[in-house]
Amino acid sequence: MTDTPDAPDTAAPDVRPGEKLAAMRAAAPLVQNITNYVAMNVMANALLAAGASPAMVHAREESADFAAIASALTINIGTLSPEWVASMEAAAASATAHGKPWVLDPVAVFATAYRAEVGAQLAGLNPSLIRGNASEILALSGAAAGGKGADAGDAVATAEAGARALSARTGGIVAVTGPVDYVTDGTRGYRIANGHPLMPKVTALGCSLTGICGAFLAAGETPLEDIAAALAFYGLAGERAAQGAGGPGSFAVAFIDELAAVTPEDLAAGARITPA
Ligand SMILES: Nc1ncnc2c1ncn2[C@@H]1O[C@H](COP(=O)(O)OP(=O)(O)O)[C@@H](O)[C@H]1O
Ligand SMILES: Cc1ncsc1CCOP(=O)(O)O
Ligand SMILES: [Mg+2]
Repeated sequence: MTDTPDAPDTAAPDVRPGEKLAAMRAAAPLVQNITNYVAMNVMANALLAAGASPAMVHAREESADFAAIASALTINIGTLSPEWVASMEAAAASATAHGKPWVLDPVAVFATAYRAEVGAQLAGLNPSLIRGNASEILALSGAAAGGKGADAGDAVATAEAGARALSARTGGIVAVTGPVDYVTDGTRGYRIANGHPLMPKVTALGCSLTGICGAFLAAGETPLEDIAAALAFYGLAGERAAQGAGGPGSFAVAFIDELAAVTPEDLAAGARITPA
């Protein structure tokens, strides 16, 4: 036994989620987000509450320069336009050139030809992580998807093989979120059983999770385990926020509070991560 936040008798002892949360908070990483209009405020508050430092920076004139000074970059295609796509590509190239992790959130990539084209283009720029719901990961992997706009219509289990294939193709980690999350590096993987059904009832909580994943990658050294820890942390905050919430509105407020309140010790005790 040790007196560190992570007891060695968890189902996935290599992840050590409590230590990873502590490392993220100690680093308080600057995370640049090129995100959608819906998510901007929620995502920034989620990152601040969790202990990171968010900056929403999307102008073509500065996105690459900012990526060079940020500790991580996230790119979200939720409210696309051609000017933003140019900015996204420049920022992704800059992050890669400067050795900074970057995360792609392919919101509703299955919905239109434009989204499919931009999603594939960005996925081809070697994202460190792609984080999406099951329908988004299915579509990006080349399979048929049954989502409805930003909402998933497929089970996480149906997207696991596609996630592994996508990971092999991009060289990065792929995370599929839903009732039980799945994350893979193409070979190894974890399932994370934390979370609450109220989470998909509040807009932009998936987008905000993408930002949290960027923060954990910035502070971490083992990307697959960093993301397993980030997913468990986020889901545990959701479970705790749901206790006493009257519905999606009060849940949303309590969720931000819980992102700040969950301690490394809480996460070590409450993470439900198993190798997959
Ligand atoms: N039915 C559910 N039960 C528990 N947690 C869920 C459920 N659906 C989504 N989540 C959680 O909500 C968060 C956002 O995931 P998701 O809803 O899949 O993203 P998106 O909003 O991009 O579709 C994740 O932490 C995920 O684990
Ligand atoms: C509703 C909506 N429409 C375009 S982007 C967006 C937000 C999607 O957020 P999330 O994927 O986190 O549910
Ligand atoms: Mg989403």
